[in-house]
Amino acid sequence: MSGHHSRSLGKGSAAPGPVPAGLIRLYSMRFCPYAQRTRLVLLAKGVSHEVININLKNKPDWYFEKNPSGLVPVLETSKGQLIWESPITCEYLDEAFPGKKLMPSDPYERACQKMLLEDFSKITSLVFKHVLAIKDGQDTTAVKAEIAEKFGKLEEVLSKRNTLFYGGDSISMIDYMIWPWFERLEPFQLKDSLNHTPKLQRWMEAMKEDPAIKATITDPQTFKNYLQLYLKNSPEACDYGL
Ligand SMILES: N[C@@H](CCC(=O)N[C@@H](CSCC(=O)c1ccc([N+](=O)[O-])cc1)C(=O)NCC(=O)O)C(=O)O
Repeated sequence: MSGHHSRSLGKGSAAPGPVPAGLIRLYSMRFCPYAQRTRLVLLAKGVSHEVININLKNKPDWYFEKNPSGLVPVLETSKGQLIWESPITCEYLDEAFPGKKLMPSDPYERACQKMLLEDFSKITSLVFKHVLAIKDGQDTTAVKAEIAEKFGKLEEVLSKRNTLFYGGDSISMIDYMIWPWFERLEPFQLKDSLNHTPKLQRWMEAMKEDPAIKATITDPQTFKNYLQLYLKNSPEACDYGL
């Protein structure tokens, strides 16, 4: 299980060969929150895998044969099957591999996780909007208020369920799906959006104890430095710190 921290492949690099039997391959980028979802599920389930990082600011031509949209994450199996879109990669791993099931077996509970995830996509776009507003020196008051309002809704979910995690008292798929954005609140200057959500804060502390979370955590300063390069479209962004 290597490669999470390897240098990325960029334009002109040779395409990797077929995936060895007994392994699954993830095309990733070290700082991507979507690819982190898939990395978390691979680690949580103990799936034997390799990681190939892609230079998203200088993509190899062959990468579009793996995913026509050119986005990470993508999974590739030893049969040459390709799977993209982070929630789909995670559900695939949960279904295709043995070990702890991260999705609940109850159909209503599964629906709840999917509804929460759908709603969470609004938060990811607001977070990105906030990042861009800071970069452009714009006033962030309105977008910050919108984010705090959404976090208030997430707080209510925990209050109503009265559980530590979003799917119950142990970690499940939805927790891993939303975590990457919480890890980035500090470097994205959004930490104070959690001031009025004590249950969400408690959830974050509990998440930090999980071995898969621990294995993928990045310090805030590294994220900040990466983000600066990424927003300048620097081809060095994806390999920052290596
Ligand atoms: N639905 C897809 C979305 C996947 C996606 O968009 N991936 C980005 C990589 S993530 C880019 C990134 O590092 C970043 C930086 C800052 C922020 N933010 O400020 O919020 C968010 C993400 C990408 O490949 N991009 C390649 C490309 O755009 O060509 C899924 O669920 O799989």
